[in-house]
Amino acid sequence: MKTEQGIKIQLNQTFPLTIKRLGINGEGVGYFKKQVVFVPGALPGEEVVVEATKINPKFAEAKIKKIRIKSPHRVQPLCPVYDQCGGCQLQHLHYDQQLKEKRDIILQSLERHTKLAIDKLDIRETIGMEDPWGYRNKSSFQVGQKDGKVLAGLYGLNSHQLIDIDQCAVQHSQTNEATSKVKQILEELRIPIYNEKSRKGIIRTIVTRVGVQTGELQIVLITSQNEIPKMEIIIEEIQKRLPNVKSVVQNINGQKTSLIFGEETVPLAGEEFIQETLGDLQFELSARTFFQLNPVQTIKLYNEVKKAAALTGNEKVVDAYCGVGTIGLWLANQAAEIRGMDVIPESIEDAKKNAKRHGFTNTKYVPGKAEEILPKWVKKGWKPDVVVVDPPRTGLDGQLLQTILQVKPEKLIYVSCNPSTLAKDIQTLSSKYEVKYIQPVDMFPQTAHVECCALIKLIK
Ligand SMILES: C[S@@+](CC[C@H](N)C(=O)[O-])C[C@H]1O[C@@H](n2cnc3c(N)ncnc32)[C@H](O)[C@@H]1O
Repeated sequence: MKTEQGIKIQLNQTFPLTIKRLGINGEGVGYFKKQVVFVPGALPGEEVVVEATKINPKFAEAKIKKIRIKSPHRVQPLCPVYDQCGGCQLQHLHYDQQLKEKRDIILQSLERHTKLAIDKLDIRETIGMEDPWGYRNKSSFQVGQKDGKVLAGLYGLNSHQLIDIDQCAVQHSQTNEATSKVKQILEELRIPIYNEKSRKGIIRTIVTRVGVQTGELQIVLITSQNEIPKMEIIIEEIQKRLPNVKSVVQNINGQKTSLIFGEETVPLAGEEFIQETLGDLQFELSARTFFQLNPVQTIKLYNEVKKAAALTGNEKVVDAYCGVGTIGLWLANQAAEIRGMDVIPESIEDAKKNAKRHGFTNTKYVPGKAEEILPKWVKKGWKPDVVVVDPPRTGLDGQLLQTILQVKPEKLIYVSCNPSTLAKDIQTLSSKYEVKYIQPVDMFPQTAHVECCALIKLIK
């Protein structure tokens, strides 16, 4: 195949490669006669022999055939299904080096998507975890069936084969235990499992969430239809085998979709939510609401937001993409006013409750899109001094960026889970804003995900 540079790489061709860096998805990146080659599982500094598995117009993908020179940072992955499951991408890299590579991924993104002088930017060392395992407070495992056995796990890397995961190394032990026991119950009671192809069967996904500080557990059964056969027995067995369960909920998703949750949620037993504590704050979490997956690191991340905001008590602050209001409430006793918005109405209800239970009277939460709500507030004469944004991976909407450029708040604190969109948004803002520093915080050890808190200030 002829590429832009006129380089030919054939499918299945075998060739040697030096790995130069890690790509944004954790793959090794090398250059074969100037053509970019992505190699999952390869590490910077390694000399490998690879076989081309996919040819794209601008790059090739390849798999490792042989490692000729190993990285000194290569380690044995802990998880027995690491090679098959797509959940983690960096278990084979020593944790200290993972932290360095994550910082490097931010640098690469800024280099690619901005015109900034990268060497002059203050990109700080990644804040890591003391124990980078068992940190995830929530699991969403697809359910399947093979030879009468119920499976629950994730779809394999580049395949649609369900990998049965019993003890996920990055999941909190209570979520592992809960998934495994619910799976057992479904198997024993022969509850029909949903089949994606035939679109028959009922149980699609088991979602578990634990309040790491409170020990409270929520189980969500995602089903293709309203009726669940033997529902009372299922609930009884869940409560018997998992005494920490505070909430059992059903969510109905009859659509042919990759989205996990459907619109309708039905309480089955106990409360509709569980409680979780972060620092001095308590939160009620309902099934569909977003809550950071790594509570230990969330405290460090939110403290970074607090440090960057450096509030004096007089500022009007926007908590855009607020979820259940966590970041705003972290700042509320140092601000004149906090206003937050989120597209999930349940999150806004939870945010209001969370503000009320802590006695905050300087908060306001509105359901809807950040890009639509902020312009409305501004139109009514309300101008923020500090805007905190914590968008999904897609980054900030163009309309929100334009509003920020027009309204010119002094400070923008950008919490990002995607360095590419962060870099693109920084470039869009660069006519009026400058990056003071970027602080990476490792929210997802063993994976290639990179989270950071950027302090971006209005240029005077
Ligand atoms: C990364 S989460 C951050 C939540 C929260 N700041 C936290 O730390 O828990 C992103 C949130 O943005 C919300 N969201 C997605 N698109 C949105 C939009 N256009 N406007 C407002 N909220 C949005 C999602 O529902 C989700 O709660």
